[in-house]
Amino acid sequence: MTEMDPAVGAPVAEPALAEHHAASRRNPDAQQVLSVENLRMYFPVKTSGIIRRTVGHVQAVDGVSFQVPAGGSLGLVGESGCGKSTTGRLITRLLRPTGGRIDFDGRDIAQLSQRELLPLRREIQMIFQDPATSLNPRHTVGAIVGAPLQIHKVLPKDKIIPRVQELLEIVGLNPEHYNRYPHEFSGGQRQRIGIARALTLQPKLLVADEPVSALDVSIQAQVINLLQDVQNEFGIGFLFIAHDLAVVRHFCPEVAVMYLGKIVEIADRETLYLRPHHPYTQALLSAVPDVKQAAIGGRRERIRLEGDVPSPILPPSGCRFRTRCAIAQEICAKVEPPLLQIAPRHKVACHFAGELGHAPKEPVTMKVCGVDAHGAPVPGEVPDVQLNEPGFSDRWMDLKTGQLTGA
Ligand SMILES: Nc1ncnc2c1ncn2[C@@H]1O[C@H](COP(=O)(O)OP(=O)(O)OP(=O)(O)O)[C@@H](O)[C@H]1O
Repeated sequence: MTEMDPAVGAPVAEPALAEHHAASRRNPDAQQVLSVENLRMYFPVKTSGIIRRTVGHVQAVDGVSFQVPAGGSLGLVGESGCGKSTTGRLITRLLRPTGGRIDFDGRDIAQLSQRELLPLRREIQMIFQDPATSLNPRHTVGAIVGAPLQIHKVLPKDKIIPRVQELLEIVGLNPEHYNRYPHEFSGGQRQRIGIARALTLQPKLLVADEPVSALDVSIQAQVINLLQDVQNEFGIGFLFIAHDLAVVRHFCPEVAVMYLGKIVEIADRETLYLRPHHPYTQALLSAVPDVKQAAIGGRRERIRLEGDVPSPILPPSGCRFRTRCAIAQEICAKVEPPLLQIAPRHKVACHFAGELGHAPKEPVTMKVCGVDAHGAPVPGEVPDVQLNEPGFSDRWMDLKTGQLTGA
């Protein structure tokens, strides 16, 4: 019989993950450890030669807003090149953003200098995709995991190795192996070393950038289970970046979908996986294997996206997804759809937001954008509703009635 995942409300697609660990749930009382508002990163494009003139910008991240609860997790998914890693690097401040706010633990860290960031480096850590390249091959595991303790002078020298051994044990490695080198471990074990290193300074927030993409499917489940244990044990907030919706499903009670530098849909897991309202999310989901569909003899029909992701140097006008969208109309080229809240924990940026096969005939955004069905401006009152802001409001737009409603 197909196993049901109660938190997802649908059969699980990753049985190995559900074996010992229930899907993570949202704690409605949690404060936000991270609140990101209108985050932007434009990389300059320069001419070659001696005088390197800026001739354009790669709009890698363009007005992204979301929140991560303390001790909870948000998934960030999208195709390659949509700006997920850049978002992660901005939050960990490996990059300085072009604009926007990054409120970490109640303080905006977006423009802090390297010096000002030093104490914060302890609290925000990153796990990278490829453990083979993110660990220095010439350093022992003890040196790698213990380095942050030394740099931040957290412990006296003689206490470092015992602490490293403790960390190795937490991540399921033999504590006696602290003298070994990364190449002596398997891929999954190396990712465990990366996790131990990220845990060394007891961070409040971990940005996990495709932490299991380079691993075997069976090992992926083990590493995700370990991350879940670590989260429960230490109350760490996670921004979990992945290109695959199946990977974040178990770990993240809420998921944001990115396309070409923008969030196009963000929702709680049940809504996003069962009733996605953005054509891009619907297309991504159609590629996720679904146990129930397979069991009843069919699979969700695969939606093929036409063409390639456009260049982030010259993104399409209006809605960035419109060049690949099957339901795009005139308004989509003229007016950028705002990220509009349509349910207690559901936002979508689409003029024709609706369940698959039930897109509305008229744009749902006319009132909030102050335009007619063709995207031409209409003078009148624009409703006072949150657009593109982090988190969720207790007022949203009911798509059935077109009216503002609330909890
Ligand atoms: N340092 C940089 N200079 C210029 N452009 C960059 C730089 N870093 C990233 N980009 C561009 O920004 C866009 C977003 O890249 P990013 O790596 O954030 O995407 P991604 O969704 O994480 O993709 P992937 O999964 O392949 O890493 C891409 O078009 C990329 O080429």
